[in-house]
Order: sequence, then structure tokens, then C-alpha cells
Amino acid sequence: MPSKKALVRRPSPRLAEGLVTHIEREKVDVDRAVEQWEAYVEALRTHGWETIEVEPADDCPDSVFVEDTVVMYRNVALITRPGAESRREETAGVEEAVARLGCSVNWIWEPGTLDGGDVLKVGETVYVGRGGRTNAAGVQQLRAAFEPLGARVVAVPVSKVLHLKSAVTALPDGTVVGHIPKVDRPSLFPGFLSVPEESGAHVVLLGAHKLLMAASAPQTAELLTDLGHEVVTVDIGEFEKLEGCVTCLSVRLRELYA
Ligand SMILES: NC(=O)NCCC[C@H](N)C(=O)O
Repeated sequence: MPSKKALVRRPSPRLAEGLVTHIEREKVDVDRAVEQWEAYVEALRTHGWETIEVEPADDCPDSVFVEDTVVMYRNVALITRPGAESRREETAGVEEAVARLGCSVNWIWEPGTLDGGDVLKVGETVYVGRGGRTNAAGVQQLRAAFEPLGARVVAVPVSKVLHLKSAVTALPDGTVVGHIPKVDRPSLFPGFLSVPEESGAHVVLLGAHKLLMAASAPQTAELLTDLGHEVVTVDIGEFEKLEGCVTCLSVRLRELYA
């Protein structure tokens, strides 16, 4: 049976020092962030996901954004080489966690850089954002890792936001959702739905038509509910101050067989 496991990583006490690239820095309340993280993890559990905590990386301020350190395709875990040097030490603990789960492990190597936030899977299509964190060598290495497994890798430019998945994610039916002012080339996606809020572009598929979204996108939640989806919301305001989204706080492992 397909698995419903999700990797998560407890916030570092140094979270407030996390990187900020495209927005003004705002003070982060770490205690509040921990509460928000716990509620996020609880939402995953409530909707049927077994959460697995990666060993915390207290010296790495951005380590809670675990999605950036590994990309899954089938049972292969591609350990990334994050574009920001300050994030490179985050990968060791994640590598150990996925190896323990029985994944095959592969790596992005120098000179490649790639952040998991730049990778969006829609069926067998793997979109990869070529932007501030993922370089051309990273894209090539991702192709080399996943195309032999049947993936169709499509590279798309990202210039307006941190990661591809800060701009677009996908609904269960494959429709790509994005907030137009933040999307470089909406026409690259076969089915594109424009949403009214930037954080409305971030959905985590909890299963069937259930979507996890940030509480900061009420109009998009209404739009998607009206299209027959069930929307579950969480407040992740402290992580949004660091350019984090609902997607980046977990890595869903859907194709491991127990
Ligand atoms: N995949 C994501 O959306 N990751 C967010 C990473 C935020 C972190 N402050 C960073 O700049 O790397």
C-alpha cells in the first residue's frame, strides 16, 4: 500500500536568523513559530499522515524548511545541495532519515545547486525552477537522476520569488495554481488557474481533494472550496516572515512500500 509518511523538522532556536531574500525582514517570534509548527504537524497527523521528525539541526536557522533538502521521486531520495551556503549543513540529518526509511539515495553534486522548493511534481512531470537557488548544473543533475525513472523534467525560469513553489503548486487534478504577478511564464503550464493571493499559490495535497493552505489566503481558500476542494488552513505567519510556505515545512513520502 502506498505510504503516507511526512518528514518534518523542529524549528531551530536560531530560526529568527533565517534568510530573507525577496521581502523586508520582520522580527520572528520563535516561541510562536514553534506553536505554529506543532499545529502544522498536528494537521498532517489529523489527515492521516505519519510524521517523522528529522534530527533537529539547531545551528541551522532555516532547517525547519525541510523540503529544500531532499526531492523524492518514487522511492529515490535526491539529497540536494542548497543554493544558499548557510543551508548546506542541513542535508546530513535528512540523508540519514531517508536512508533509514529504505529510500534509495542520490545526490546533487558541486557545481550543481538545487533547493527542493524549486521542484514541483505533477504526475510524471517534474517542473524545476531555475532561479536564485537552483542553477543549470542542478537542473541537469535532477534530469539525470529522475528521467531514467520515467520522469519528464521541465525547467522553468523563476525570477520574482524565492522558489518555483513560492510561485506555483498544483491541485489534485493537476491544475497549476499561481498568483500571476509572481509567475514568470504561466503559459508553460498546460492548465493554469490564477489565484487572488500570493500565498494562495501554496497548497499541500493532504489526500483526495483535501488541501492544506496558509490562513493568509482566505480568498483563494474560498475559490478552491467553491471548486469542490476541502481546504484545511493553518497559521504559519512566523514562517512567512522568512519566505516559508506550507509546502516547505514537510516532505511527503507517498511511494514507499511498507
Ligand atoms: N521551499 C521553501 O519555500 N523554502 C523556504 C525557505 C526559506 C528560507 N528562509 C530560505 O531563504 O532558504
